[in-house]
Amino acid sequence: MNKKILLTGGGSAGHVTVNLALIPKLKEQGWDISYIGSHNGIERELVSQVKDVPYFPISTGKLRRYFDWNNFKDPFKVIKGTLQAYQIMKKEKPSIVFSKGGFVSVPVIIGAWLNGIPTIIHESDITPGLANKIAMPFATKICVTFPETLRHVKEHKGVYVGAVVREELKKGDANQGFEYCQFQKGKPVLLVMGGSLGSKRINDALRANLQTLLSDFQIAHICGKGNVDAQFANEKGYKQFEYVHEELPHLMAMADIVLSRAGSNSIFEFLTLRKPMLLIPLPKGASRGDQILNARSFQKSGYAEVLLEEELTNESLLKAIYHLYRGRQKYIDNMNKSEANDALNKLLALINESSKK
Ligand SMILES: CC(=O)N[C@H]1[C@@H](OP(=O)(O)OP(=O)(O)OC[C@H]2O[C@@H](n3ccc(=O)[nH]c3=O)[C@H](O)[C@@H]2O)O[C@H](CO)[C@@H](O)[C@@H]1O
Repeated sequence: MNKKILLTGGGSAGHVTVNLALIPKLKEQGWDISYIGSHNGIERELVSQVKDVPYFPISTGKLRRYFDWNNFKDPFKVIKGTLQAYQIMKKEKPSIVFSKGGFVSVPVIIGAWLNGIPTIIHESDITPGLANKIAMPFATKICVTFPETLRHVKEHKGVYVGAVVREELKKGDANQGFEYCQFQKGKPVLLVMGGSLGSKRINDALRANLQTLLSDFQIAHICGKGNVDAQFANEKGYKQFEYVHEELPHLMAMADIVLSRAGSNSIFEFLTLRKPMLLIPLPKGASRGDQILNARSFQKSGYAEVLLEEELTNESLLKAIYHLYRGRQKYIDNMNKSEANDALNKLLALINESSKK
């Protein structure tokens, strides 16, 4: 009989793509895989495209750091979700649960703990997210992307594995990117990615500079669900996408430089592909400030330039993009010196070691 693993994680793609990287490798090793996510989160859409991974939706509540009337209702949804997750796992009997975080993962980790099933959590950011913080006492092992995160984790649980990058992203073909976007070869390409959900601030500042930028660059712009602006639909050299699935490796391969939020998965993907980055991290009020730490760490290593949102104006954006492009080789040289990391195989080894025999 095959070994069984249950995956969880969701809310934004950053809490799903590591699972997507693991799935083909787990299949190769003969694991049966199932997934617990929310009813309407992006994880459902992304996992539905993967063959042979049954998806079990559960009730979830959002864990907010601010006042909202839903804060009174959501704990009940989390309790309901925990009972559902508990029942699913009692029936499915996985030998291990792997969680990529996000609020849907909390009931799953607690449900696994109640069933006596070992669990591994993966934290992408320098400081742990709220969901992972709540789940950590119930987890068997906690894997981290940045070595400095081990400080926030109980010593016997913490394991440094590094960033897990999907294999298919390394197989992009620039020619297919040019074709997909109908761009011409020979003119530099700027890829803009405002995180998996898009960023209105980045979209607006970019579009305000569009005419100037288009004289020097072609721009592939991932702007987030509902954020494509029809006004620019016929602009030559400018292509907008709400979200990109299997074409993303080709768009990344085609890009000379990147303008992006500083979500951990995205920036490690750009590092792997040696793409000079201008990072505009999600500011503190809108998050716990984790992206600022991610971005500063990449800036310190010489892989990226950082423009804080407080400093973002139409002029500062333009200046920073040209500065990045002119100095692009310097960032590539620094990225070439970065240590290769086999996070995916380390994670697989840990899953095999920690699972119930
Ligand atoms: C608003 C929010 O909560 N942001 C968090 C979220 O970001 P977010 O969900 O944006 O996460 P990341 O930038 O880490 O990862 C996004 C993932 O989506 C993929 N992708 C993106 C766009 C697209 O069109 N196609 C596609 O496949 C990227 O390749 C990447 O693998 O999780 C990150 C990892 O915990 C955190 O660092 C961020 O602070």
